[in-house]
Amino acid sequence: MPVTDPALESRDLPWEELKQAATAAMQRAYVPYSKFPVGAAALIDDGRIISGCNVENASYGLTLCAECALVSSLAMTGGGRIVAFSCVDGSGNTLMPCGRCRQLLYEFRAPGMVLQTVSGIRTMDEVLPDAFGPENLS
Ligand SMILES: O=c1ccn([C@H]2C[C@H](O)[C@@H](CO)O2)c(=O)[nH]1
Ligand SMILES: [Zn+2]
Repeated sequence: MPVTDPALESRDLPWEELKQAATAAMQRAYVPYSKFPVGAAALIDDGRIISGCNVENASYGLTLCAECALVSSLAMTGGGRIVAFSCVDGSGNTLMPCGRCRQLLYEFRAPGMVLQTVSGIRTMDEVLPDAFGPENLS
């Protein structure tokens, strides 16, 4: 049973704008090997929207997910915390970030961060329960 609070669905977040930003990023994807473009977009706690696309490599395992580009861009543009996140594939379908990317996003979460997923809006804690984080290093 989903543990998401239904109130999350009605939170005033710019999901359509995020999807548009993710779609624009997806169109920049470099995916000659998988031919599976991905675009990711995040609302930052200062109101900006940051995005990223996946970038593959002839050494397949070196592929950078769209979320890698997104968090890199976040750091490069002054940092901040992610309030809401959305990710799309080449068909415009909402995509679940892979496990590694959930960890990448967790590092930069704002309190109460939410993600658009195939099964609705979920909190970071729902998609990565009992996460390892910076606090575990102390
Ligand atoms: O969360 C994810 C999952 C996959 N991909 C990319 C990596 C690869 O280029 C393609 C197929 O796995 O999708 C992402 O960008 N983000
Ligand atoms: Zn990933």
